[in-house]
Formats: sequence, C-alpha cells, structure tokens
Amino acid sequence: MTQPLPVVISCGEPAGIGPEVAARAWAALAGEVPLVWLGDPAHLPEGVAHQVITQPQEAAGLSPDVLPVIARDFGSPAVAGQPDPAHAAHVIDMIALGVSLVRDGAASALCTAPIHKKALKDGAGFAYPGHTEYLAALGSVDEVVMMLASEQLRVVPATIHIALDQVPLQLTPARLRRVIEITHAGLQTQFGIKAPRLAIAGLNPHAGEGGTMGKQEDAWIAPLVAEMISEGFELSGPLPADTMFHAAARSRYDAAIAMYHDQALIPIKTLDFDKGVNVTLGLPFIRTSPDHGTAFDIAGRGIANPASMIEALKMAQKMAGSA
Ligand SMILES: NC(=O)c1ccc[n+]([C@@H]2O[C@H](COP(=O)([O-])OP(=O)(O)OC[C@H]3O[C@@H](n4cnc5c(N)ncnc54)[C@H](O)[C@@H]3O)[C@@H](O)[C@H]2O)c1
Ligand SMILES: N[C@H](C(=O)O)[C@H](O)COP(=O)(O)O
Repeated sequence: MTQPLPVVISCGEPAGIGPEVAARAWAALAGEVPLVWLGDPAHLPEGVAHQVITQPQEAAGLSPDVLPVIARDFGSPAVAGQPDPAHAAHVIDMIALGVSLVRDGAASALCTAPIHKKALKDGAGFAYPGHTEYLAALGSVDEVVMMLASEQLRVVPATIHIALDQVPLQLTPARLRRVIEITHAGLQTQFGIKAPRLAIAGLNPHAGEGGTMGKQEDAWIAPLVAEMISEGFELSGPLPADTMFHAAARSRYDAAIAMYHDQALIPIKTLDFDKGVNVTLGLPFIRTSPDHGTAFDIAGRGIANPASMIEALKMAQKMAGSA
C-alpha cells in the first residue's frame, strides 16, 4: 500500500511554543498523521528523537519513533521568549519551503506553527501582517479568506490584520462578495458541506439599527446580501454581531462572516481556544495552523497544550484527502 504524503510543519518562531507543540502533537498522533518538521533541530525540545532527511518522501521509511526533520541551521539556539533577529529570515524561509514542497507534490498540506509578526518585521523586514497574506502572495492569489474552525463554530473575518480605523475603508462590497464566495466554495470543497449556510454580521452595533448607529448596513451590506440570496447563496444578515454566536444562533449557520478580526476571533477563541484551527481558504494548496500564537509567557516550560496543533494537523490531512 502506498503511504499517504506527509503534512509539513513550518517551525514558526523558535522562541515561542511552536517547536514544543509540534513535537508533542507528533508524539500524541503516533503516526496517525504522517509529518515532517521544517526547522533547526537544535530548537526542538531536549530529548525529542528526530532524524534529518532531505525530502519528505524519505519519512515513510523511518521508524515511527523518530520525528522526520528537514533541517536548516539557524545559527544559534532559541531562547524562550526572546526572538533572535537572526532567526527571522530562516523562519520565513521555512514557510516558503513548506509551500514549495506542497506545490511540488512532495507533501499533502502545510501546517504552520505560530510566528511573531513583529519579530519577523524587525529581524527580516517581513512585509506581511501574517501568514495569511504571505501565503496569498506565495500562491499568487489576490484574495484569500482566513477561517477559524472548531466543532462549535466557524468564523471568517472579512477584513483581516488591519487597524480598526481602516476597517470601514477596506470593507467594500467587492471584498465582502469575494469573502462570501471563497468561504462558500471552501465549505463545499474542503469541508464537504453541499449547501453552506452563511450568517453575515453587521459592522455597527445592532447592525446599524436602521441607520441610527451606522450607515453601512442599509447602504450596501443588506443590499449585497439580498443580491447574493437572489443568486442562490443561502445567507442571513446583516445580523447584530453580539447575538449571533450563542448556541441556538450558531445552529442556524455553517460559518459566520464577521466584518473585522476581533469580531470573528473573540467568539471562537472564547468557545474553543484549545481546539480551534486556522485555515486559509482560496489558496492553490492546503494550509492549516493552530489558533494560538507564540505564547512567549509559557515557552520552554513544557506546559503548552498541543491540542490545537493536533486538530490543525488532522484537519490538514482530512482536507488533503478530500482535495
Ligand atoms: N498562526 C500564527 O502565526 C499566530 C496566531 C495567533 C497569534 N500569533 C502571534 O503570536 C504572538 C502572541 O500573540 P498573543 O499573545 O495575542 O496570543 P497567544 O495565543 O500567543 O497567547 C495568548 C495566551 O494564551 C496562552 N496560550 C497560547 N497558546 C497556548 C497553548 N498552546 N497552551 C497553553 N496556553 C496557551 C498564552 O500563554 C497566553 O497567555 C503575536 O505576535 C501574534 O501575532 C501568531
Ligand atoms: N489572526 C490570527 C489569530 O489571531 O489566530 C493570527 O494572527 C494568525 O494569522 P496568520 O495565520 O495569518 O499568521
């Protein structure tokens, strides 16, 4: 029987919890998801048995007791909680390497461990606010969607890593339409939902309350929703964002489209921080990630919970199987 292609994990910020959650997820999964870790093996927690390989396909021939690693010498050890500017370019390269391995057919999907965006900007001039935007550039696509998904909720922010005062400027009918289209297609092809139901949040308190607390809902969000319903999309909204995430409301949709980052991420990280998964939709390859960040406050102490990384790896494999 041919072995499934492995999922590749980019190391993320070595001073954060990325290497430890990757190693603990690999141990917990015990071969259920074939993996290859991309990074400096010196940054793995002490005692993690690993073997350096040069190509992902070599992983299939290894003992299940060793973590396969495609190694890069970052030049210095990782100090927990203190990102080294000299590591930044390597961290970025590991993401790019992961993408090329998937696009070349050597791996099935990319799972990214968390980066510290400011450390990458300061250390290597990283020009992107996050993986999502960098991966869009690597995939040569103009627009992608960041979805966070768990058993209880899927959410998509229509605008992503931008300051709050930029939201009304960058939230346009064209952007919201593309987000709805990409999310709808992603739920069909990557989550197996034939007729996705999407709930669209308003931007303002009480979804504008008839124009008394904001104009965007009446001016263009409601008309866009009506137009897309007439095209066959199953949409509801614009809904007041404060009341669309309780259990009964969540049962009425497959994904919620929020207007900005925190409107989407607060509910899911409150409900399911341990098991939330970040998925980028609209890329020409599969990418998942845990929902947490670098957690400098606990890095290196061996207490980071690998559950979100485990879910991200399982989801990557499942999506690759249905791709
Ligand atoms: N995919 C990514 O690359 C990604 C995702 C989110 C945040 N970040 C980045 O991470 C950095 C830190 O972000 P933050 O502080 O807002 O969020 P964070 O998720 O790193 O930490 C928030 C809190 O949750 C705790 N925590 C996080 N993950 C945990 C785990 N696995 N087990 C136990 N506790 C955990 C931390 O200790 C901290 O108290 C920022 O640079 C941010 O941009 C990156
Ligand atoms: N906004 C995401 C979150 O808080 O979970 C996070 O920063 C990750 O974004 P990228 O996957 O684009 O790095």
